[in-house]
Amino acid sequence: MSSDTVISVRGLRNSFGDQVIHENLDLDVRRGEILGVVGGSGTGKSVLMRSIIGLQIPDEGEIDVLGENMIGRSEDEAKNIRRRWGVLFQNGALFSTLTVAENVEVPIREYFPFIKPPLLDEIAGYKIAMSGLPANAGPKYPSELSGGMRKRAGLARALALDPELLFLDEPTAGLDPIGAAAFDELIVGLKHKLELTVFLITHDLDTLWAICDRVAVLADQKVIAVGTIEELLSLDHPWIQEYFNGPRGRAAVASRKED
Ligand SMILES: Nc1ncnc2c1ncn2[C@@H]1O[C@H](COP(=O)(O)OP(=O)(O)OP(=O)(O)O)[C@@H](O)[C@H]1O
Repeated sequence: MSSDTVISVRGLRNSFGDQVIHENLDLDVRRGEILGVVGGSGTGKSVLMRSIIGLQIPDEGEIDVLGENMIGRSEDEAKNIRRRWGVLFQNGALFSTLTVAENVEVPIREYFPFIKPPLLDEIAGYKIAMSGLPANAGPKYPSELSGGMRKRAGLARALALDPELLFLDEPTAGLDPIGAAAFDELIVGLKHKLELTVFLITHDLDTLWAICDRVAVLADQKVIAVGTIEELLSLDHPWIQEYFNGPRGRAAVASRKED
């Protein structure tokens, strides 16, 4: 694995009963890039992310993240590797009985139990601000936030341990176009400031064009192509052509030209 590769997946196989999701799937994610992951519904984008972060044990394959082999590690070893990344799950996955600040503090308390208030609150406040939330969001409960604010709260928690790598599962799903564009900008800004590598599952064509350095396409149980959108457009695959050159794909291009 080259030092520029932060995630390397080789020969991945995942199945649930008779249903094979991935077969012989390979993927590399390069340091410092935002890699978009696209594919039809049910092609296994989330299962791929869950395999990489160790929440899904594959039938076969090798997965290296940040130079560490992820398969067959003890719980203690896995925990040490896990602290080097942050994850924003599709629904935000916030604890509903905790405030935003308390949610952000959960991973900090887990890994650094000696950090006590007021330093703990100060760190949480800093992460909340970084995620573009107003300071008064800290004491609020998730149910008191808009969808966009909940995503930002989830992002603040994902950033809690100063990750090197960020996993985002459909972060702009359910946001209006202005909210989605603002979230995209936030991700790019954080990527530059924090020198992050980002693994981003999305259906959002605007997001793909606006912020992704490369895009990986999942189909037929594997990654069928990886490249810039321009590179993908030159491929003669029906799903890729329909996705990027269909009406929605063309609308995304047209709206970029208006900007
Ligand atoms: N824990 C599980 N048990 C059984 N089947 C599962 C499980 N998790 C996922 N699947 C199945 O695996 C397939 C891939 O699911 P996954 O959520 O990864 O798709 P996806 O590409 O992320 O889809 P979407 O774009 O709709 O979110 C689906 O058919 C799903 O039903």
